[in-house]
Amino acid sequence: MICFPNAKINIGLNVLSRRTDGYHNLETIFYPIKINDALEVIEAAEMGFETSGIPIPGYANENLCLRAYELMRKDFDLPNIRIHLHKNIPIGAGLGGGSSDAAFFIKLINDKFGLEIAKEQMLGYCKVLGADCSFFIENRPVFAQGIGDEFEPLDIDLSPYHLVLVKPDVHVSTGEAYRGVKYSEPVNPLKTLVRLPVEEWNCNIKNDFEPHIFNSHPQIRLVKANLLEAGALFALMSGSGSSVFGVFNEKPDLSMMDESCLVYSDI
Ligand SMILES: C[C@@](CO)(OP(=O)(O)O)[C@H](O)COP(=O)(O)OP(=O)(O)OC[C@H]1O[C@@H](n2ccc(N)nc2=O)[C@H](O)[C@@H]1O
Ligand SMILES: Nc1ncnc2c1ncn2[C@@H]1O[C@H](COP(=O)(O)OP(=O)(O)O)[C@@H](O)[C@H]1O
Repeated sequence: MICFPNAKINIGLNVLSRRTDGYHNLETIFYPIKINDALEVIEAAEMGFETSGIPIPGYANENLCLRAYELMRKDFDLPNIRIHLHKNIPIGAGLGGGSSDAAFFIKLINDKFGLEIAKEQMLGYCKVLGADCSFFIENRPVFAQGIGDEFEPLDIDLSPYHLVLVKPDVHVSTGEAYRGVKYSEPVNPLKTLVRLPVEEWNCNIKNDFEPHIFNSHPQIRLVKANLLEAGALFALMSGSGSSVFGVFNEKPDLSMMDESCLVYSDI
């Protein structure tokens, strides 16, 4: 059985406070986009995990899919499987690719073996695997709070626009992003600001990771400037970076982008 885990972008991200468990409370909007991995599972005599596409840093046995299977095997009598993950979602890009693979893997195992797991139990597995993993279970636009795992559905549709994503040749780890962040309560809640016309988002919707990540990685600041110069109504770094998305009225000319950047159109 095969599925196609997709990436997300964050339309705004306010880091509100640091918690005693080391995590941060935030408010953000998660929005699914059309950049996908491919994830296939077959029954096998022995456990196996192989990948293709973009190389994944770290040990294969720490991959979130395998960690998800270990969790599920504590609750269900599951056979050995062979997993193939074709990685296409850029890594360390603020696109939540690893979390998406894990959430889609849980849904895939549920379907493949007819486990009929309740949504709450799936969300329970996700919480162990990563703060933004839960989002990918329902995988629809949401306003998120807490550590990024408490959701309210949000009626927002960017499909009338051209959505472009640019990934410079920079890897930002989520830990690095949170370590340098300056947090504060925003004057206006994101939930209110997102109701403004897209043309007014630039002056109002921010990502609290941008200032210090732009200082350490000026190439990312340049990508955002290039998107705005190309006519973006709104441009913002996604999550912890390094990718930046732009919302355009028309398909833009992005020939000024440095050739080391990956450009994804109509996502
Ligand atoms: C920043 C965001 C924004 O959507 O995503 P990315 O842009 O990386 O995809 C998320 O908050 C990332 O979520 P996720 O990538 O699942 O984070 P985790 O693996 O749970 O945590 C990695 C590390 O980030 C920090 N962390 C994460 C979430 C949070 N609300 N507060 C934190 O301080 C912690 O130091 C933690 O050890
Ligand atoms: N299936 C997976 N895909 C990508 N990264 C994974 C996966 N499983 C574990 N990881 C680890 O998670 C880290 C963060 O990857 P990813 O979720 O793609 O980035 P981001 O936090 O920027 O959204 C990687 O550096 C890698 O070590």
